[in-house]
Amino acid sequence: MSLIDIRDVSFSYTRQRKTLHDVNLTLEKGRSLGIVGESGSGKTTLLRLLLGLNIPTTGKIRFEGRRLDLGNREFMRRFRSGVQAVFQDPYSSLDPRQRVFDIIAEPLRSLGIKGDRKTAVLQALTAVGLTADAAERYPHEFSGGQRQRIAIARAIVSRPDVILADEVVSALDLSTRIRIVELLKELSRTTTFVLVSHDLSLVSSLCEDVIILEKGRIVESGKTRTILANPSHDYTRALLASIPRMPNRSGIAAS
Ligand SMILES: Nc1ncnc2c1ncn2[C@@H]1O[C@H](COP(=O)(O)OP(=O)(O)OP(=O)(O)O)[C@@H](O)[C@H]1O
Repeated sequence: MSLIDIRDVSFSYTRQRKTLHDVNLTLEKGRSLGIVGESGSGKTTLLRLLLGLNIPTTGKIRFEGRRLDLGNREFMRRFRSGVQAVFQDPYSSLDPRQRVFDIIAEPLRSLGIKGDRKTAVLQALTAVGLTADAAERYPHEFSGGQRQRIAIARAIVSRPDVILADEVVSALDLSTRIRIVELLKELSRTTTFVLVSHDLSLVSSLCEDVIILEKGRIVESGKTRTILANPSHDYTRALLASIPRMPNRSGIAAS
């Protein structure tokens, strides 16, 4: 069974204009999916639908075979424990008044997950490459890359099946960005990612599958390797041509 299934989904913010047109996609466990497209193509909107933050105007979204039903508490609890998110800006996504421990433990609290929270938080910190003493500090004491690690720790602490990641490295400098991509790659061995990005090179290093969005429509979809090797749509060719060259990874300082 697929983790998430989207059938014939359209979405409009206003009556005048459709933002997403007849989107179909399937997320399989263990096959991370990239959502690529230029600014304004509808990537974040699609992610918001996947998170249940917006409701499709038409069409259906299913999680583990069951229709996304915001009114069903038992289903939504399972959905929220199965799907977590990381956003672009590590400065605004962490509550400055909370200690890192409380930030990372928040999903455990809100989902009512019982057990040893301290151990779970420390394991999450270790998994993202931070030391235990980080738990007692506040977000302002950390760099942008470290803050993104904290946001990722919060997303993995409840051991979700899926992490939705929206432009998670685009606010970071290049060396930090490469470190975080390495971390995401490692985590993608055990967690399925939906990675929104305007950057095909990032998606190609992390995602088995990709969809290309143009003006709210999927214009190409399939295995990332196949699509990059043989793009069939002009828009994909243009995106590919615009990929910046990645620098050599050696000699990059830790973030
Ligand atoms: N709350 C909103 N109300 C009305 N229109 C919106 C709203 N949010 C987004 N839009 C419009 O929907 C379209 C898709 O926006 P969306 O943010 O999903 O694109 P995107 O591909 O994520 O862009 P970017 O890469 O710049 O973040 C855009 O035309 C945008 O102006």
